[in-house]
Amino acid sequence: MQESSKSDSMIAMMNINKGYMLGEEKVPVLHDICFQVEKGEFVAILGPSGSGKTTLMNIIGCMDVLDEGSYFLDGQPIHEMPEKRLNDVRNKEIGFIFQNYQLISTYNILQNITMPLIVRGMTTKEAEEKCMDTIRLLGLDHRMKHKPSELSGGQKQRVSIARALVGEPAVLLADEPTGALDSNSGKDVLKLFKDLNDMGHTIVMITHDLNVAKSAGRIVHIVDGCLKE
Ligand SMILES: Nc1ncnc2c1ncn2[C@@H]1O[C@H](COP(=O)(O)OP(=O)(O)OP(=O)(O)O)[C@@H](O)[C@H]1O
Repeated sequence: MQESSKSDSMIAMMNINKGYMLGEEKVPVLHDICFQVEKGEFVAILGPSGSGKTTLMNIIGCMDVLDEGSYFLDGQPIHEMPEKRLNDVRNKEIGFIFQNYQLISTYNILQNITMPLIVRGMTTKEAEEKCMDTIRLLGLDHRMKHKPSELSGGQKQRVSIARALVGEPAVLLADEPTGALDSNSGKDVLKLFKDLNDMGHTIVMITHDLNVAKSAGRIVHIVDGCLKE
């Protein structure tokens, strides 16, 4: 990979290796992964159970560190960063969307969506103002005072997408985002990803389901820790 493509790409991973210690021995999980995502792309990482999807997602999302290789996120050398800088990058540059939504059950919808901005130091009023466009975009304006338990699965996932978007991350990173949804709600969420991608958002989605992966602009396959286009 050339130096220029490293900095122009949103994600540029070269020869990533990662393993886990099992007793005294390291068991390799990711093998020489090279993965590139351009700004504004929507890419699905498709693979069966145990293929290394979560391990790769944790590295992309700066939740875990690689053993060998290089990783540039929006031109920043993640592989060289100390833990504290990694926390900053994770909080600012990655918008996480999980299969089980990970909403705070005691907070209402508005509090869940504003939470990342308040953690960054905004006042409640500033955060609420900043979130309003996203809340309207996702059709959640009539639900702001509801608790997560009062919403359907599809609505909960929209809240988690809104929460991911308000921090204006470089990448939306979705882990099996339709895994807990019925097929119609799943289709709605995938259509929403498509719309967000059309607006310019860069999206990486992890899934084991080919039909889900087909919504992305590009599919890469992960098999036994190796990546194939
Ligand atoms: N913390 C860990 N310690 C040891 N081995 C691990 C750890 N996390 C994952 N593994 C192993 O690494 C391999 C890949 O796991 P990973 O969770 O990345 O796969 P996956 O594709 O996300 O699977 P699934 O779809 O079932 O979640 C598996 O063999 C798993 O047992």
